[in-house]
Amino acid sequence: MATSAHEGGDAQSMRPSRPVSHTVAELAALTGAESVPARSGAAEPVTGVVLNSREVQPGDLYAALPGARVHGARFAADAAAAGAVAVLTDPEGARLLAGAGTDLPVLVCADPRAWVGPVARAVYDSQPADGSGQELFAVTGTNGKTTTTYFITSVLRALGHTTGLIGTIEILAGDTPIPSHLTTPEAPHVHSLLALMRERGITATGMEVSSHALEFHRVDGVRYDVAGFTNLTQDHLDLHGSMAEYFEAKAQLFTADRTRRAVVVLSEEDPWGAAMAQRARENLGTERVSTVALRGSDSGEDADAADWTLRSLERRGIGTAFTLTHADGRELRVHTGLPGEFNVANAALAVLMVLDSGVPLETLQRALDEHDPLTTSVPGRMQLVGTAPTSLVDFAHNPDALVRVLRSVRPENGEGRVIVVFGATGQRDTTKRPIMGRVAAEEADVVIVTDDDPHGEDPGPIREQVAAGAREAVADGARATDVLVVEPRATAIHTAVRMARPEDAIIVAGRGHETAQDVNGVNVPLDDRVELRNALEALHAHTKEQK
Ligand SMILES: CC(=O)N[C@H]1[C@@H](OP(=O)(O)OP(=O)(O)OC[C@H]2O[C@@H](n3ccc(=O)[nH]c3=O)[C@H](O)[C@@H]2O)O[C@H](CO)[C@@H](O)[C@@H]1O[C@H](C)C(=O)N[C@@H](C)C(=O)N[C@H](CCC(=O)O)C(=O)O
Ligand SMILES: Nc1ncnc2c1ncn2[C@@H]1O[C@H](COP(=O)(O)OP(=O)(O)OP(=O)(O)O)[C@@H](O)[C@H]1O
Repeated sequence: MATSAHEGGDAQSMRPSRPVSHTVAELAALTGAESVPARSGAAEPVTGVVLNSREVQPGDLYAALPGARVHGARFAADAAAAGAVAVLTDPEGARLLAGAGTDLPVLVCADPRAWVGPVARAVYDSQPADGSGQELFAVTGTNGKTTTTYFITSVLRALGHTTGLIGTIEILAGDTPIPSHLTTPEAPHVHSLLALMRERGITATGMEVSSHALEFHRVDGVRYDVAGFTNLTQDHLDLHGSMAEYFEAKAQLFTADRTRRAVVVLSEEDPWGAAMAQRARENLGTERVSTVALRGSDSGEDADAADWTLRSLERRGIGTAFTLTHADGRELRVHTGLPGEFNVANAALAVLMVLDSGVPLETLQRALDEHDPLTTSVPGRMQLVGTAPTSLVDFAHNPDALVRVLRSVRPENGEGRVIVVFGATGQRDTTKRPIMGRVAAEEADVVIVTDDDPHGEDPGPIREQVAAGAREAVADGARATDVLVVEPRATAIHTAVRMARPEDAIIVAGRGHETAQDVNGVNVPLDDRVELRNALEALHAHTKEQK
């Protein structure tokens, strides 16, 4: 999965045309900055906020933050040269700046990263106190954030809203999509985008909130109308260390200063959902939290305890129709056009989040009926590229997602094999590699291990760690009998297609919508959908020739 570092190229397109200016002195008072050792400029108006010196425009405040690689204060001179009017930093940054000869006012806080959001909120007036901003929906969880935000915006559009979107695939804040480099942008971008959206008449926005975003204060100063939780399974342990800490990072979204209400998915397979619902109730009050139970929806503890349960699931086309039933007898009929049982969970969460924002149930039902089915495609998420063999590209890049995707593509009649092509990213959670190999061998018939984004790591050992997990599972009697290691990725995709019979299903997992592989910081063009389509066309041309 490529999450290329932001280079500031799109920053301009995220800014509103009319920021509200605050003076440096006002922002110093807001942050409670320990000192403003300004040699000049305390009365200067601040019209923008940036975290990266390369994005500075005249009138900006540059937040010089300590980083993993370097302290941002090292770039303060560049920021000043580009027209920054003030610097926000920590004591270490202030020390570095003292010797650097910049004469900008410096706001010094113990934890400046935590102030970037509130300062950006003030400067851009991203959520006016009079409530004239858009309705805001946040989705967090290991898997399903992107899909759920697409579902949410579909429902909102069906209700007549002009919608915005902030997430992994793209940012929609008007007619032209803005490329997305992070699941959740940095705080200055989040606030400038919210202001831009308001300026452009967007009335409701769905937004993904990653655990990185919560840990790195990217959504500080934002208040959501409804926050939703999809699930918590293994990923990102390189950042969080343990599942308990990963949970705590996500739980930060479910506090009264961040959201008015919450909707939480409960599943027998994911104990973190019940824990999150409990945490949300403690923080927001029971009446502001709704839950929906997935598995065991007709029986079992979760279902009994949940507000909403799923009933009457029925395959319709490649999607699913189902009914959401409340303990008090209310019902909502939903039809999602996306395949996979997990997309029922995502669609249910989306619909309930919109309901809980205050839309009358009858109005919502009418909108769902008039726009049936709800969302038929999300780029790179269970995206159907060809049939016979059924060929899909998906973004599953952690063990739980891989299991669910492989289960959902298994042909119902039991005929046909499942062939999976996937790899693991370099320089990210290494513990998930053999687990992904194992689950792939348990759920698929043919496992083809290849490269994902190696980033700066040698791809050979990554492939071997994934393959080792798969081979171990095969030795334990897993479903798969073949574990192939094939590189480069395009060749692996062509190999899968050549091996497939018409009744088989091929799933190319892990990179979804992405169009380039990050190899040592270089973007190498590669689109799984294009490769898969090309391979299928070659196969079909060959089959025709032989007839
Ligand atoms: C691991 C991580 O999240 N790192 C974040 C961190 O970077 P860092 O500490 O390494 O920063 P650094 O390179 O040492 O630089 C220090 C400071 O100097 C600044 N700088 C640096 C160079 C320069 O020329 N000018 C300049 O001003 C930087 O903006 C930074 O503020 O602080 C930076 C801003 O302060 C973030 O942009 C950066 O996110 C990077 C880009 C990233 O790729 N993060 C990924 C892992 C991420 O956040 N992913 C999540 C989850 C996705 C998922 O769910 O799968 C996401 O939301 O996308
Ligand atoms: N509710 C779910 N439960 C488990 N797996 C899911 C769920 N929804 C989607 N997936 C799987 O996870 C993959 C990623 O889905 P999606 O992009 O919606 O999630 P995400 O949380 O936004 O991921 P990321 O943060 O990595 O972008 C999908 O391609 C699918 O394989």
